[in-house]
Amino acid sequence: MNASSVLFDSSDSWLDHTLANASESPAPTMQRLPDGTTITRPLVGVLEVTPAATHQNPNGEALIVSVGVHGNETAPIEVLDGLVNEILADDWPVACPLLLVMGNPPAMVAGERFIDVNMNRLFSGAHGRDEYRGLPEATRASQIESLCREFAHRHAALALNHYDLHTAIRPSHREKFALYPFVEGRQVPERQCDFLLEADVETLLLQHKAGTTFSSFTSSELGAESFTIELGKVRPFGQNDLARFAGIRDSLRRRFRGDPPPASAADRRSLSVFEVVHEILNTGEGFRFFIPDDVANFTEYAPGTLIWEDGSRNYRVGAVPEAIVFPNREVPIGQRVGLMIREQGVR
Ligand SMILES: O=C(O)CCC(=O)N[C@@H](CCC(=O)O)C(=O)O
Ligand SMILES: [Zn+2]
Repeated sequence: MNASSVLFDSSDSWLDHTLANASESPAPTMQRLPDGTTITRPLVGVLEVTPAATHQNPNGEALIVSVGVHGNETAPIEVLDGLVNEILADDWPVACPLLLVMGNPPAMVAGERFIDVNMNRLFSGAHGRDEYRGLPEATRASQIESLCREFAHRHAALALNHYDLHTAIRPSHREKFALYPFVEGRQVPERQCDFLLEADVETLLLQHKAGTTFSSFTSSELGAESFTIELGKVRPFGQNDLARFAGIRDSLRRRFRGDPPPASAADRRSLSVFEVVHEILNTGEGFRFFIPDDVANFTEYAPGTLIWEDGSRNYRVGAVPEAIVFPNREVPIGQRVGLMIREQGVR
């Protein structure tokens, strides 16, 4: 690695460089900022920021922030790129180690959710399954896992947190919501609830089993406090109203700087908590899904409503109303068609 090189041409941003080199493997490179912070680019679309040893890390944490695991979910990519511009311009010092990931650069260029296979089903080793062998998304998921493991190992003394930022395909009755991956026996820490509220995320959905998403990998295998965060609706690059994403931008900047939480972050607001009661899977031949294609996330269904059936099984809403999130019948056999959820209460 060449310590005197710069990460990208001065006219380029991290996003420009990632899009221009999406399917290339430019050599790893590193840049040192005037305050001693180093930024390395081990892979295209991945930056590791290491504050100078003399810097304080008052929150005692290391942060992974990922965007673009789905290539058409552009607003979080633009938000994180903006924060990286601020770091490179030396606008403020970084206090904690950061691993910043643009997940799927070729899909970002294509403006598609994915090219061959949904990358957010390939973590926790799923990238190694025979069916995915040789696919670029599987290779990329494996590389990202390795970088996360190394990052976690290097900063084992710090609290590891991961925020995987997305936008949703459909409208939502709750615009912003977070998913908390399932890990046996754990509870969401209060300070994470406060952070979500600080980021204008007022709804939390508790997963009921571990999966092969990026955030499930960092939770289950690296012991991170991780969340997938849905921040609004999918739009192409340049068509996002970034004012709607100010909450996540400002709260992440605050964490990167190592500032304390704002005193007012969580007061007067509460987090609505939902739990997953049923995961709808495409069971294959004969599978019929009765939720319309264009239904908004968090649309509620009355007890007894038939949600799906195949030749031998079906699912009806239980004794209290349930809502749907992520309805999508266009998924391969065995994959998630949607989640049925139920409100638990507020925190
Ligand atoms: O809007 C949709 O249908 C999908 C939005 C999206 O990409 N959601 C994530 C959620 C990941 C999780 O369950 O933690 C995904 O489906 O990968
Ligand atoms: Zn997504």
